[in-house]
Amino acid sequence: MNRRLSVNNNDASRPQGIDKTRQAVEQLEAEREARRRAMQDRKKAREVAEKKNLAKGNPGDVDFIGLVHLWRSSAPSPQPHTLKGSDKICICVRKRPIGRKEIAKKDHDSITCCNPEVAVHSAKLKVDGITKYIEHNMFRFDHSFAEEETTEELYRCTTWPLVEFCLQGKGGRATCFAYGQTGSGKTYTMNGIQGMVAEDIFRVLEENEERGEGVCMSSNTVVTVSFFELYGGRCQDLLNDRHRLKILEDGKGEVVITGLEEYQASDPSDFLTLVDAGNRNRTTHATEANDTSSRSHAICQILLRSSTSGRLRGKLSLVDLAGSERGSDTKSHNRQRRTESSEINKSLLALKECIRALDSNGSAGKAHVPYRASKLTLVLKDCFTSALAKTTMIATVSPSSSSCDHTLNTLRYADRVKEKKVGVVSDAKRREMEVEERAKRERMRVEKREIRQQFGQEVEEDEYLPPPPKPVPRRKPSRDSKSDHSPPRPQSGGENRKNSSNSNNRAVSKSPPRKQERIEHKKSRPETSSSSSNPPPTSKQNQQAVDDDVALLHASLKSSGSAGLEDSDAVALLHKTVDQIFEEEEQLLNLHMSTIQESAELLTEEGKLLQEVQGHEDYSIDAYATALEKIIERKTQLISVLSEKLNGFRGMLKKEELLSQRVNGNLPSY
Ligand SMILES: Nc1ncnc2c1ncn2[C@@H]1O[C@H](COP(=O)(O)OP(=O)(O)OP(=O)(O)O)[C@@H](O)[C@H]1O
Repeated sequence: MNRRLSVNNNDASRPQGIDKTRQAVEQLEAEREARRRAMQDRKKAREVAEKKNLAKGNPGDVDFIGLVHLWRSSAPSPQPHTLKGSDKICICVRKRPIGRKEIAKKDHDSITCCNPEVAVHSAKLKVDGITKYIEHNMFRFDHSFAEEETTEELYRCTTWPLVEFCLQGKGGRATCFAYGQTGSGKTYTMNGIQGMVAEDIFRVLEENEERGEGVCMSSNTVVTVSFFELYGGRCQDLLNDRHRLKILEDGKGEVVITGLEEYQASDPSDFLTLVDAGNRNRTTHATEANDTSSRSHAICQILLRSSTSGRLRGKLSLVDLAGSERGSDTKSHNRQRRTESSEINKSLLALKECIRALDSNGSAGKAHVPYRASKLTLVLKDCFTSALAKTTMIATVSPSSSSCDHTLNTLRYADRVKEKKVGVVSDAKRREMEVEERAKRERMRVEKREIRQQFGQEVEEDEYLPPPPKPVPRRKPSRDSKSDHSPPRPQSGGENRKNSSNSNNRAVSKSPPRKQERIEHKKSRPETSSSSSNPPPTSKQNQQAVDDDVALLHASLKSSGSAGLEDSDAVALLHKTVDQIFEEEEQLLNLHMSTIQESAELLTEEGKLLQEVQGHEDYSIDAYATALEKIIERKTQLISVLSEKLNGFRGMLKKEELLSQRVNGNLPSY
């Protein structure tokens, strides 16, 4: 009975259970339907948004654009720009409007400027590979200028205070830099600024004249302009047919650019004619990022001088820096573009350190200004070391989403320029840094030794002692450098005969084996470094040193893959090599030129000799043979010196190639 009852009970509960299940299924279906409808609504909304974006000329990814809009809807509103006249350094950011090319590439605007802040919205995908999200990076500067703000607004807040400072007539040195990725708007901004500077300088001088005040800054002040560029280690006058200039430091430590022309401008139109001519003469090339990328640092100097004494009363330097590039952008570049980029990046690093040191001076004592670290900082030495110096840096950024990484690099660079004060490192931190540095040197020493031993090269103990800090060598005047590298001329008289017989001996005897040369070179190395009276290394020794370096580099890359050299060491070595290439290139060109000139002279001599022989019946065949022998000997000497130099140069190019591959993480396969 009981059993039956329980069966009945079960029977009674069955329809109830079915109902519940049915309800649950219906609920699920309703939810699925709601989701489907929501998805359709979202799809429709997405299509509508996409159409709207397209109508606004914005074909980029609709989801990312939506996420950026969402962020902007709750972003802080931009603050009005306020002048910070007393600051030694002003750092600001300018965002340019999105370009047609970027729109065609379906890029979207990924930068928001809400003065003084800037946000970079980097588009990302989650690990599932489909969920989109945005990473927002915020920066704060003295000013940030959105795309709709004009160059005039930017000028009023950033460059006008510099103009005013120079016009005080106290010898102030002011510098305005435009820094940023190629194609981000540096030249556009700088050109606008140049026009406004021209107007303002002459207007203020005229007003002072009318008011009869500011005796020193009125009609007795002349405005002169010089304009030069630094391109691939060369300094060229943009107002004088790109004439090559020498950068020298005189006995008082003043940097002098020899041969640089200064032109007087008597009104804004004169001034702009000069500046336009300079801008037209700049070195440009097509890069991956910009069809007409300025590959040089252009420095336009406006000097305010006393018309009577010529004394400098103020100097404003407007510097349009070459476009910054990352290592990965230079992967497909040829050697020239690569060495250019390396030189540019080196000078930008040096510039950052110099401005940082300028910022720290006055507050934390005198910080060391490493202005000798690049030609750019060397020519601007007084802008960093003068007690009356002011600097503005305008970091220009492109708004496109594909440039986000570049933009982050630019903003981080600008951020670090005015970061913590240099020189306020605690003692403990300094000690820690010293220990680290010592350990790093020791590691390199051991690694070098192991590699040399592995490749059967001799090891000299003192070679591995940490090198003493070297003073940066000063550039010699051109005459010196030319004479240094001209092939030695045979001397006259008995001396000459003696020399030539020596060289004859050398010519007949077999050249010593390579290994022997190497040992000789090594032995001579400590002597040359320890005694200043010893002759400098010959070009053969230099070449051997380069060959050794290349072999070492090969071995280092081969033995330990990418870990062979530390990143920072490889970059430092690359920068050093590029510097050497520029120096060597100039020496090679000079040597080639002098070889051609001397060869031409020898050819004339040879012609004369032949004429003499052919014109006289009673000529001395002995005299003819001796003279001809001398000419041939000299020709051989010229060619051998030139080809030695060329080989050394080639070795250096090879070294650069290997280092570039190493730095760009593009190791050669062995
Ligand atoms: N603020 C701006 N408003 C409108 N157009 C701009 C602005 N800034 C730059 N552009 C345009 O963007 C393009 C690239 O600018 P520009 O040549 O000044 O870049 P750059 O940073 O000097 O490049 P590079 O370093 O390669 O020489 C130009 O066509 C320029 O007219």
